Amino acid sequence: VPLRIAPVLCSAAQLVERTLYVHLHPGLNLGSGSQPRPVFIPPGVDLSTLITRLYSNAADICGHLDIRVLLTNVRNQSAAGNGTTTSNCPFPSPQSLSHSPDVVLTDFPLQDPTQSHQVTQCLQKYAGSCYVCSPTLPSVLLHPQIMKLLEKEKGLQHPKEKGVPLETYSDVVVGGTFDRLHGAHKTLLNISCLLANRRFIIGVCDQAMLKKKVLKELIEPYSLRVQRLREFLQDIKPSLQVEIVPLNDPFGVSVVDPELQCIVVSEETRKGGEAVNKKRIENGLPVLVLHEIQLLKDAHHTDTEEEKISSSSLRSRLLGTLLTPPKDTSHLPLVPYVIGLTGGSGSGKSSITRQLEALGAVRIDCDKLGHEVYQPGTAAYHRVLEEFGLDILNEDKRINRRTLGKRVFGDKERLKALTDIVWPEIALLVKKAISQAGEEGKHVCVVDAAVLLEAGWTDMVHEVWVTIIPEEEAVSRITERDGVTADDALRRLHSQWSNTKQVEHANVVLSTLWEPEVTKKQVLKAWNLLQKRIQQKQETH
Ligand SMILES: CC(=O)SCCNC(=O)CCNC(=O)[C@H](O)C(C)(C)COP(=O)(O)OP(=O)(O)OC[C@H]1O[C@@H](n2cnc3c(N)ncnc32)[C@H](O)[C@@H]1OP(=O)(O)O
Repeated sequence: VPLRIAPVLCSAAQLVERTLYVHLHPGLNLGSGSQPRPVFIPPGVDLSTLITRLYSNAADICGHLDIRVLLTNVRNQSAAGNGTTTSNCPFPSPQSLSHSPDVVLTDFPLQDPTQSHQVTQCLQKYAGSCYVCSPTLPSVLLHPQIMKLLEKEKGLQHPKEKGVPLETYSDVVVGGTFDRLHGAHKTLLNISCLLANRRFIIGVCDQAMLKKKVLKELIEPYSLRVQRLREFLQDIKPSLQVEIVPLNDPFGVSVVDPELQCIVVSEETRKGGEAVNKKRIENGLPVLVLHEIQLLKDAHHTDTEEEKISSSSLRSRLLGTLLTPPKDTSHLPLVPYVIGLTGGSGSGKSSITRQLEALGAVRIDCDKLGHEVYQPGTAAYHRVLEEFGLDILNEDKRINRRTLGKRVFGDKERLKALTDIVWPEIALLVKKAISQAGEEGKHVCVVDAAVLLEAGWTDMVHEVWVTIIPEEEAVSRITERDGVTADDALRRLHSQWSNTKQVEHANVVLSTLWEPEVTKKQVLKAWNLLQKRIQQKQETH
């Protein structure tokens, strides 16, 4: 079977767009003339290896597919008698899957081509007896090249693990973030389901546990992660009692639940599992069996990413891509296409804008335009003086922005009083700059505006791009760059929307947290994808 996984996945991936359910039935014979029935298969060590290889191969070959290995027909013989189920048929009635199948595929090899009709008929019926699907479900025989592999397999020695039973447990626990459910998560979940006969508890990291995570703003909301887990587990082993609980410290229920027998860990989290057992002993509870699974390698990882398949690598790959489609901007002219670039103080907007400028965009610097509106003699100048008093003036009668900054940052009301005066003036200057760029035949403008979202300027732009860095990093950059204290920097940052809130409104997210080269790559990626979008938009227009 291991040899067959890659070609089967390859040929299946040519037909499947979204979800590929994998139902295992060793020795299924579709060509004997009699209708085969689903049978129970025992949870052996070889099955657990197979599942790991399947997800690992899938990550390399067809990473875009949502693979789910179904385990309804996998049952421990001893569990059969313990009252969980007494039927000898794994499917007393067809199981309903969260994505109803459109086609059933098999790697059953034809002995001769005339068998084809009978085999596909048999397969259709077989699928219908296991899962709820259309009575006219198309059935397809995969890849004839598998025959060659079968020949090769005949010459292979049986692996040592063949037939070795897997120790199973009534109650199993795992913990994790489970952000953007990927192959490594699914391996962990599938193997945990193989090991668990009755109850499966999953601790899912909640806010307190996410603080230190890379690009935590891009982590899916807790409710979505839980919903994805539930759907996956309901598909792969509906008989299990699944309990999903928030994890707000590294231990959660694992150190207090007396019924638990086993915790599933990876090489990386083994130490965490040992710490759980230490706590359990302290709490007078029996220790858990640590079942360690292999970490899947990420064949596509870059130099700056981890070798294992990881959610943080997946998150960093999202940077520069379109996360949410732009909203309707039919009130704006198509050219120039306007990007509103925003992000907290110190998050690197200027360096990103400079790179976009080098790629051909026109830069509209709102901080600079903002300073223009304070010029003596302007309407805004007089209104600001009326509002804040003459003691914000320098000797030369110019407004001292530093002094004004100290008055407004950290005081919501005063800041609002200021921005109510200056934002409309700055907005006029921005609009003027955009139309001037259009007249000059420029295609893309970048409006670099620190508080674009707070000002509600999204109607002025086609897309919102947000740049984020962790708060500690922002504070260190601001104090170094602007010579202000850490408290002043924090006050300024807290006058702006949080990264998370900004990301919620972003079409594209960028981060300048790493080396300049990494940012450069991100910006180039974002720019190239943007060009494609603009082209598509112009074509459909
Ligand atoms: C909608 C927009 O984004 S327009 C551009 C931002 N400008 C405004 O909102 C106008 C109100 N602000 C101001 O006039 C000035 O910032 C002042 C007078 C308060 C301070 O002036 P200066 O000391 O010269 O500081 P400067 O204008 O360079 O801004 C310093 C930081 O404050 C932040 N900042 C500016 N305005 C605001 C604001 N309204 N709310 C929160 N933070 C702000 C900026 O992010 C900037 O940091 P960054 O360059 O790392 O992004």
